[in-house]
Amino acid sequence: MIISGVNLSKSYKTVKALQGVSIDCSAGEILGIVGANGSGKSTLFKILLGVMKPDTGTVTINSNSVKPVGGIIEKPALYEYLNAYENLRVFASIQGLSADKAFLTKSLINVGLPINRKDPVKNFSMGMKQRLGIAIALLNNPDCLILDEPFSGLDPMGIASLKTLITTLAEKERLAVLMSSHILDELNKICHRLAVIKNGKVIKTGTTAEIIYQSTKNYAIAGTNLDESTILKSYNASFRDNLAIVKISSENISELIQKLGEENIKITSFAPEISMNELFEN
Ligand SMILES: Nc1ncnc2c1ncn2[C@@H]1O[C@H](COP(=O)(O)OP(=O)(O)OP(=O)(O)O)[C@@H](O)[C@H]1O
Repeated sequence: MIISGVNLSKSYKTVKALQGVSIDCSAGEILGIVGANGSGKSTLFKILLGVMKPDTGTVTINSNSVKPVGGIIEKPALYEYLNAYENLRVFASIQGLSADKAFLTKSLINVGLPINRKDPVKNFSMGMKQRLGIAIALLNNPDCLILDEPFSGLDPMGIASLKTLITTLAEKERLAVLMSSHILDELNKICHRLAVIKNGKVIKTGTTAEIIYQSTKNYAIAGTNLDESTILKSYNASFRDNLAIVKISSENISELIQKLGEENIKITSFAPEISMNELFEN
């Protein structure tokens, strides 16, 4: 285990932002924290990063690094009028790191930033700013990386390429990664485990597959001639945007796919439709 928080609570005057939250993350693992706005994600991350003290509870970090945890809370704090290289150099100096040009250039390359951009970061896209924020967070080789809503403001391509970077950091660098979003879909492909947080409490934890299973009632099927299927009619399927929507328990999925095959229906995808009500239901 790289990082664990046990029984963390925090109030801002009358607002109970966190109430007895326990969480942990291992090397190479990506833990997703999913919660609505105001559920306590940023407060939890500030405490894990050590920039805020909890009212109760403890954080334990197993790391010999001079900076055990690096991260971005809310959005990357950058010097907008400096370029990427200069930002990295300033933050390295703030963090007491004597970093030469080769090191800083490599840090930019590692997060997929172009090294020939000399213009201020105020011109950068949100995705590029996130990458630079990650490069800064990774200075001094932390063992844990915390990313608060890293996909907010990114387009689908930006989300996909940032996901690849985060996965690589967990797999290759063996970082313990904690990341948050209020959109489960942004977390479900890359997180090994999920914790669902509501009103400052973790209401569900499990593997991503378990949480998705618990939060799914309907499946969306794409394929050929779906509206001609007798078996889909017997499941009371509804149709939307060329998809058939069926309510089915997961154990019956393979049987349905087999029967659709017998009807010569070619299925191109069979995907869970996650219900927000189910997800945030205690
Ligand atoms: N400095 C503060 N003073 C007073 N209340 C605060 C402060 N920071 C956060 N809160 C409140 O604490 C609760 C949790 O906020 P927090 O920012 O941790 O949630 P969040 O899940 O990160 O939300 P978001 O997704 O909107 O960023 C909210 O009710 C919020 O209004």
